Amino acid sequence: MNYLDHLNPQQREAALHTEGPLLILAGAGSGKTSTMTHRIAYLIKEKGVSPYRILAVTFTNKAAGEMRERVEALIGSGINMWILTFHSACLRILRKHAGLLGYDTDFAVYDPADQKAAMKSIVKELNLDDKRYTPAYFLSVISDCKEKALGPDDYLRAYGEDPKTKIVHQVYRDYEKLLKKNNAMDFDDLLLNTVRVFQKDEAALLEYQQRFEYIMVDEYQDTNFIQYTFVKMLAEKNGNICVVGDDDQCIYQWRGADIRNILEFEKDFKDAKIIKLEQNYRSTGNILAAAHSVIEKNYGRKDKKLWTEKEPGSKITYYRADDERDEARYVAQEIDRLKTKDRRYSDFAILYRTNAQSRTFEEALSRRDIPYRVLGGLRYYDRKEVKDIVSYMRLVQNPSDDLALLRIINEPKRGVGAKTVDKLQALAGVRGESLFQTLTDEEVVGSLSAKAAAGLRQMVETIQEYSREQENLRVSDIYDGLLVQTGYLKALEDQNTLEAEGRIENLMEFKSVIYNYEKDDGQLSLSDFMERIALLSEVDNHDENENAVVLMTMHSAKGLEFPFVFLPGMEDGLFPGWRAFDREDGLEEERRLCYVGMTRAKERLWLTSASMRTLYGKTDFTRESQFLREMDKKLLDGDAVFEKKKDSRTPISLDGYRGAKPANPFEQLKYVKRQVKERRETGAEAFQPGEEVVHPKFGRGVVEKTDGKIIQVSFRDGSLKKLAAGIAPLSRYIPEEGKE
Ligand SMILES: Nc1ncnc2c1ncn2[C@@H]1O[C@H](COP(=O)(O)OP(=O)(O)OP(=O)(O)O)[C@@H](O)[C@H]1O
Ligand SMILES: [Mg+2]
Repeated sequence: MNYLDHLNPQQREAALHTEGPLLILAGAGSGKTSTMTHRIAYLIKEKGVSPYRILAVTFTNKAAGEMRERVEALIGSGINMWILTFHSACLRILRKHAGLLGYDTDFAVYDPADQKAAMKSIVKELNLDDKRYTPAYFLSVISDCKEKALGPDDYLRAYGEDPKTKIVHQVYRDYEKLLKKNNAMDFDDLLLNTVRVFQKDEAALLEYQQRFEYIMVDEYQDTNFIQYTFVKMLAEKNGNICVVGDDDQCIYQWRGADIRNILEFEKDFKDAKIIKLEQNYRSTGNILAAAHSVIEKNYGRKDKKLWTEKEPGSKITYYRADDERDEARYVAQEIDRLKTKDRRYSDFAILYRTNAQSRTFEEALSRRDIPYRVLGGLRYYDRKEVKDIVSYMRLVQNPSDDLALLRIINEPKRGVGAKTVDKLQALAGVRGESLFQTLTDEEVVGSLSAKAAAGLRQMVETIQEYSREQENLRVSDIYDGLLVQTGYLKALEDQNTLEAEGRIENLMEFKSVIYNYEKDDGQLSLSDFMERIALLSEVDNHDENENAVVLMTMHSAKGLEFPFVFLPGMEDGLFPGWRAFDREDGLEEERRLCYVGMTRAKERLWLTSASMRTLYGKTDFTRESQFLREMDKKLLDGDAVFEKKKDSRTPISLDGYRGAKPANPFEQLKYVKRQVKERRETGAEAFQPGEEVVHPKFGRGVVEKTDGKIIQVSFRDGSLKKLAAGIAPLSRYIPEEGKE
C-alpha cells in the first residue's frame, strides 16, 4: 500500500497541492499535522524535491521532534532537513548573516538567567530603585516590544512620553547596547534580527527565498507578529507556502498570538487555496460532539463541524467530588482501575488549567504508587518559590539549619553576594557556631554593606520572632508572617510579570496544604507539619520514565493526544479562570482552551469538579463550570445534574474569610497582607486586663495583664500563656447571638 493511501481525499488533495499558497484550516484531530508530514514525504519522494529546499516550522521542540519522527517514518531517517522551531531556524540563519547587523557570527545566545544578570547591571548603573523597577519587569516589557518589532524609539512613540516610559526607553536602549557590546542576543532577538537581516539585505533574503521552495508552518493560529513577518517575507517570492491551523485552537493571544494571521491568509497570499478537513480520526463520537457543543458557543468563529467514523464510545464521565482531595483520589482510583495489562501508564493524562493544581494529583498518585511525570513544568515541591518558603519555615523551626539559611540568605535580594556568604560561612566555621548564630552578632552584620546589613537584620529578627513564638501560633500564622515580613512576597509582586504571578499562585496554594492539615489537627505544630512536608516532597512517584501518567497544563498539551484524558477543576473561577474576566475576549479564549483540552482524548474523557475546594488557602463552595453547563447533557454520564445557582451556604474559610467570589490568588494575597499588617499595628495596649479574647489555637481566655510587648492570657483549659503582641492571632471575644 502506498503511503498516500492512508490519506482521505481532502488530506490527499492538500498533500498533492504543492505549488502556490495553501491553507489547511481544520478542527482538532483531523490530521493537519499528519497531512503536513505526508506532504513533505510526497515532495521528496514523488516530486524529487531536495530536502534541502524544504522548511517546516512549529512552536515547541517536542512538536518539531515528533514531526521529524513522522517524516522519517515515511521516507527513512538521516535526511538533513529543516524541521525546526522558529527560534532554531532563525538561529541558523543568523549564524551566517549576523555580520550585517554588526555582530560576530559566533554571537552568544542569552538565556533568561543571562538576561536577568545583564538587566540587573543596567538597573544598578542607572541607579534605579530595584524594588520599584525590577529587572523582570523591564525584561517583560522589552520582550513584548520585540515581538511587535518595536525598537526603543518605536516604543516611546507607541506608548507616549511620561516619566515611566522614559525610564523604560532608557533601559531598553542600554540593554540593547550591552547585548551588542557582549556580542549577544536574547531569544526574542533571534526572530527580530532575522527579520532585520531580511529587511536590510536583499541578497540575504533572496538566498533563503530561493533556497526554501517549500515552506510549511504548523499551528499557524498561534503565530505572533514577528513570526508572521518572518514567514511572510520568506514565502513572498515563490508563494509555495502551506500553513495549517485551527482558529478554534488559538490559545496564546495573551502572549501576542494573533488569530487574524490565519483568518487573513487569503488576503496576504493571492489565490490561496483553502482546504478544510472534516473527518476527525482521533476521538470517539461522543468526545467530539461534546467538544463541539462547547466551542460552538463562541461568537465570530468560522463554523466548522467535524465528523468521525468511530463509534460513539463511552459517554463523557462527569464526577462531582466533595473537595479537591476527593477529586484527586477519584482520578487516581480510575487510573488504577483502567490500567490493565494492555495499557500503559503513559496512556493517561491529567490536564489542568493552572500549575498550582498539580499538587493534589501528585499526592494522590503517589499514595497509590502510580508513576507520574510533570511535563513542561516542575513537580510542585520542586518549584523554586515552594523550596524557598519551606526553607524559611525550616529556619523558624531550627535556626541552626545552615542549608536552609544558605538557600534564602539572599532571597529576596538583600545585596548579600556570593563573596559575603563565603566570608560569613568561614567565620561561622572558625567560631564553631551556626551561620544564623553568626548573623545575630551585630558587629559582624554591621561590617557589611548598609543594604546587606539592613536586609539581614530584618530577616534575622523575623526568624527569631516567629521561632520564639512558634508554639503560640498556628502554622498558617507563621507562614503568612514569613511571606510578608521577609519581603519575599513583595519582591515577587514588584516584578509584575507572568512568571512572578505564577510563583505567587504557587505560594498561595501552599496555604491550602497547611489548611488541610490544620483542618484535621487544630493543634498542628510547626515540627509536625515540617515532618509531613518532608515525607511528601521526598517519597513520591515522580518518574522520568516514559511509562508514567502525564501531568501538564492544557496549554502545553496542544497538538498531543492520549487515549485517556482527565480534565479536573471544571468550576467557574478556575476554568474559565478568573483571568478570563479581566480581558476582552478572555472568556472566548478560555473556551478555545477547553476545546483543546477535550480534543486531546482518543477513547475516554473525564471531567471533574469539586463542590468545595480549597485553593490558595481559601475554602469555598464552587459553582460548576460554565463550560459544563454549556455542554450537551446527553453526552455526559455520572453526576450530571448541574446546580442552577451558586451554593449559598456560608463558605468555611481559613481565617474566617467570607468571600463568595471564586478563589483568586491575588485577592487572597491582599487579605494575608492586611491581616499581618493589622496584627503588627495592634500593640499590647489594645487589650485590657479582664477582657475576654479568642485565640485560634487555644480557644477562649481572659487577659490577665499586659506589659509592653507581652499579653498574658489564661485560657479556659487552665493554661496561662505569654503571647507576643504584634504577631499573636488574638481577637476580642464577641459572643454569638443565642449563645451565652
Ligand atoms: N487519514 C487518516 N486515517 C487514519 N488516521 C489518521 C488519518 N489522518 C490522521 N490520522 C490520525 O489522527 C490523529 C490526529 O492527527 P493529527 O495529530 O495530525 O491531527 P491535527 O489536526 O494535527 O490535530 P491537532 O489540531 O490537535 O494538532 C493521529 O493519531 C493521526 O495518526
Ligand atoms: Mg497538529
